[in-house]
Amino acid sequence: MTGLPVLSLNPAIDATALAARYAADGRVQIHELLAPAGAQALYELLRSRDDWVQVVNSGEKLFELTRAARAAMTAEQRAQLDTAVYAGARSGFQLRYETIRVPDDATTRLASPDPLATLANWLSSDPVITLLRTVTGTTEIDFADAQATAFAPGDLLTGHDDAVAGKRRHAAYVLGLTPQWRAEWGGLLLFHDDHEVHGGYVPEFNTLNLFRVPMRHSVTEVTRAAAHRRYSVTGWLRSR
Ligand SMILES: O=C(O)CCC(=O)C(=O)O
Ligand SMILES: [Fe+2]
Repeated sequence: MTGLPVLSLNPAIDATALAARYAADGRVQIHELLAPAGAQALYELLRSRDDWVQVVNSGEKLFELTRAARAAMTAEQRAQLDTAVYAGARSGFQLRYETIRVPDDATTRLASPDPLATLANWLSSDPVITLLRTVTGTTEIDFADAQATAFAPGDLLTGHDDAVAGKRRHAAYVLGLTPQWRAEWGGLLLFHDDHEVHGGYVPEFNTLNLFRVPMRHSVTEVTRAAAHRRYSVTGWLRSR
């Protein structure tokens, strides 16, 4: 598995200013989180992985499709899946994207050779965890859970607020790892209710989006104009 260079936090980040913004809005962006070599290596890692699993729900049920399973699908089966996804997105909760999961358990994660586990450990230790506690004003944060995600054309995640009983999530984060993106390609992280869009973020390379749980948001469908997939590492800042 490709290794990562030593990950380091950008020393120029102004935690006080970010904390003021988060306190006011419940969300903030931290630009250039990592020293550039680390961010670039993470992007190359995500591009090179072949263990992506597509997750897609049908109502309350979650299904997982490996790359091999999708390659074996007929055109008709693909069309049926698309129809089901768009029917689900019409009025209910719907998701479809690819993921590579990282274990939550600290011991398992420390022993893992997966560079994504290394990133999750880095986010969960100093100096990063202290920065995230300061920005969110939440001293109870113990660790960051993590998964890599990739949204291809047709992938989406409809409105939800991330609150799950027992998970002890204080804030959500999304570390953007797509080098270049246009708002017109979709894949926008929007904060909204049924009437108004309060704001949103265009995917940006090496930018960490941080927002309070619960807060309603969605990821708009990635269009066919997207030149590549929308890569991120995402998760929640949690108490044990
Ligand atoms: O990828 C994003 O921008 C947000 C992901 C998200 O909302 C989630 O995984 O719950
Ligand atoms: Fe979410």
